[in-house]
Amino acid sequence: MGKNNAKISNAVIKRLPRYRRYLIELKKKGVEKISSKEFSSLIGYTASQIRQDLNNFGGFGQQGYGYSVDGLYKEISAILGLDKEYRMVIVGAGNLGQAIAKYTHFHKQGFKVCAAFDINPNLIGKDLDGIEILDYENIVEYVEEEEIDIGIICVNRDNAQEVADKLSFAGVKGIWNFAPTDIEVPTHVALEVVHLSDSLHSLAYHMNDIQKKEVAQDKHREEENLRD
Ligand SMILES: NC(=O)c1ccc[n+]([C@@H]2O[C@H](COP(=O)([O-])OP(=O)(O)OC[C@H]3O[C@@H](n4cnc5c(N)ncnc54)[C@H](O)[C@@H]3O)[C@@H](O)[C@H]2O)c1
Repeated sequence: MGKNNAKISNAVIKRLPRYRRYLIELKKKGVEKISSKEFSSLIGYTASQIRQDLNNFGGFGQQGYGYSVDGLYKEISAILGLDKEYRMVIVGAGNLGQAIAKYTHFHKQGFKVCAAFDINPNLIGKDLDGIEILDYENIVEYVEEEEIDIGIICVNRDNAQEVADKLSFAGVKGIWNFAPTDIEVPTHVALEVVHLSDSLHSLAYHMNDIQKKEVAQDKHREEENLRD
């Protein structure tokens, strides 16, 4: 595994979960092997892109055989670190924090939410489908004692850096930040940022782009009709 992980581009890392999702579907259908060409028609990347991506990690394919679906699934899972369980806390148990706490799918994927934390006394002590909301005052001790790996930041933007500092100090290895602000973390802590609105803005762009092209096509057709 991972012959050269340090040099793997973020673009490749971002494609791996997609490969893995398709491999899960193939496994469900009982498919045992797949060529890069077949994988390409399924997933939409070119066969050479797939070979290049997977070569980053040492290949896994066999000439004339293709890829073992189960083997590739296990390798990609291991590369992504999905072959173990992660313990997480949510900080900020408002709308978003509660939605994440109640979303059971993460646990099925090995990401267990152990507790949520908040400063609001009206929320502290409440139970979110088996996940307790605890007092933010006690977060450092909890993270240390419960060996928490990941902190999920769901507080308002002004408090996000302070929360990130505390989580890093307490010993988390990764921070998943939902607050709409840039935060800084020490080099030993991994940071992943989620902006749902970026995705929505991208959708708006593509919708308008399609519309503009349709208008241009209509205009072109009208001009041609006038010429005939
Ligand atoms: N990234 C995204 O795509 C996305 C989507 C939705 C919301 N958000 C962001 O997520 C955050 C939460 O949104 P929301 O709608 O759940 O807000 P909310 O006001 O419902 O919840 C925020 C919670 O954080 C708590 N809080 C504030 N400071 C805290 C601290 N220092 N420690 C512990 N708890 C603290 C508050 O008491 C509150 O319960 C906001 O920053 C929002 O902008 C991001």
